[in-house]
Amino acid sequence: MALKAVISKPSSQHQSKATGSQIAKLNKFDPFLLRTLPKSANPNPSNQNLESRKQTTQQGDSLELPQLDGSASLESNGDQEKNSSDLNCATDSSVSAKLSDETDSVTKISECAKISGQADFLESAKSSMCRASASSDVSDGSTCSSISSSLSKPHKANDSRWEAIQRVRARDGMPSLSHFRLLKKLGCGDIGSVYLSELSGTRCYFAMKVMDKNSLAGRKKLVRAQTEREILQCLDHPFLPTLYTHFETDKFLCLVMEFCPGGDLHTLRQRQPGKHFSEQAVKFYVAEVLLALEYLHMLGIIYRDLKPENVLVREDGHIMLSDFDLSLRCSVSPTLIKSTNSNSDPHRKNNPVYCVQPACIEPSCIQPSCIVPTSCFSPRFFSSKSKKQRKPKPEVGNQVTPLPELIAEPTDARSMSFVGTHEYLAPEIIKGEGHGSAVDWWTFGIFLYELLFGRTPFRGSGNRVTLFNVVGQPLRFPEAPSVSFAAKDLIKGLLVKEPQNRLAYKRGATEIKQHIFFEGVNWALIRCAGPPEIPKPVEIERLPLISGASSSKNTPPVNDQKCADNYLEFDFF
Ligand SMILES: Nc1ncnc2c1ncn2[C@@H]1O[C@H](COP(=O)(O)OP(=O)(O)OP(=O)(O)O)[C@@H](O)[C@H]1O
Repeated sequence: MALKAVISKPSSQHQSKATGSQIAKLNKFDPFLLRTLPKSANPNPSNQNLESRKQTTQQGDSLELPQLDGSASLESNGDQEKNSSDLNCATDSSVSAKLSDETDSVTKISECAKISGQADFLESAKSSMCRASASSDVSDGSTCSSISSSLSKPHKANDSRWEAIQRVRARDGMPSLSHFRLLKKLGCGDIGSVYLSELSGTRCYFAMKVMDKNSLAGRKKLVRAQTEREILQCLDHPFLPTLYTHFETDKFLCLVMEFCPGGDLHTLRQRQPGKHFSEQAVKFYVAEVLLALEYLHMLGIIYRDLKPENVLVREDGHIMLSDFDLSLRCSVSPTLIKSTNSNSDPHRKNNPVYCVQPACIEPSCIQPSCIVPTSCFSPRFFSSKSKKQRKPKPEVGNQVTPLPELIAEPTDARSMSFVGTHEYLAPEIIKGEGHGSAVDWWTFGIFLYELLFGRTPFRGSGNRVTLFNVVGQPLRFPEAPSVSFAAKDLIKGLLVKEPQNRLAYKRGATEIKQHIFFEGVNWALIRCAGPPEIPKPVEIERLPLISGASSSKNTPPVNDQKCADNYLEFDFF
């Protein structure tokens, strides 16, 4: 079957991306890979600069605004989207006919099929100096999940931004571009540009991802944009983005999300001494990412693009996993399993005061006093028990009935897509063998390694070498910085080349959470643990606003050299 892959061709400044020619060359050199790697028809390899990386917030960039087209109509139904500064916009009836939040996911899929557009690229955006994700836009062989797309987000009940959006919704119907002031370009990626935006007159700030429909259609990326929106719509988790609203004009698809002023973990890592985080900080960040991945897997979503660039830092220093356009949806049956032998797993720690035990859910931990550095990030005990009572007897470990475990791993998912970022690609993706949820645990291992050591383990002098290394080179650890045995042991468990033998292959995040590296982590209350670093507040009023930010006459986004890329297409098989 000829599968069409769309692979970006980086400019000379750009960081690694998978090109068809690189993979074709790999095929020629390795008889084993020849059987499995995708074939490329493209003869045009690119120079890669492995040192350069994504710059997230490009302060001082010249900023361009999407056109606020007063006569814009929604192509899906032809309804007029009014342009007015007094916040008049679509009527309630048209809203419900458009992308109503009350519709189910099936309806949304069909709505997205209506999106049309075939013109030139206005923006082929991938950040410059970016370690970019590559993807093949092929249909995955896995079953599509029945994600519930309810937009009632119980965790947002007291969120002023959520309330502000709901007020607009109640007053004007579906929020539109005219309700927002785009203040600053925060970054751009493969399918869109992200702007810091204010819901006009509210001082409520958001990150608005603006995607050009014609550009998406021309590059066959409408499905990716649709996937991202559908996934965002069903998320309600402290470490995942809140989609406050979404809308479209005749030209643009817009997603309105929480703004993360702390930048991304890649940028933050560069600022650390030695360009790597302390082990304690790493434990915090990867623990939060693990919970986010666990939640995604529970919903039948395989993330597939974990890398520090996609882990953003919120206002409060906690993380937000972003960017779902490469994610795969599949079926999953979360199951509660009562284990009979909690000590059968060699990676599992054997500690009677481990934090998944009820004793760790200390009531005082939900008090405000909890919000101090690491207060919820160390072993916790019943405060009512004396030290003597807490002291474990030698045989206690074997007598305690293990708690039931929730297994939410979409183990049956299979995809043939070539997606990800070179240094983070799992061997089974490179070999084209078909992959499932275990790719997220591989990338989790690479992510952990990079945060601890300041570099990824298989990076070569170019992308081709990197791919070879991922498949064939054994895992090695540098001598410096010094990293604990527990961290290395976890990485070893995750970076097993055969997915079937990889940690978490069967039981997902549950297995990883029980690893000794996470000893002392109070999983239920990480969200109230003190983060390693809290970003400085952004003085929005002082930001150099982009021209036209306060008016309704904005200019459309055009090719931004810092984000622009060329895209190559090749056949996989
Ligand atoms: N919520 C946010 N808050 C702050 N900045 C953000 C936010 N979301 C995205 N950004 C910035 O915008 C950039 C592009 O966003 P994003 O990665 O979602 O775009 P994309 O087109 O999906 O990219 P990719 O090529 O990785 O798929 C990010 O690298 C980040 O710098």
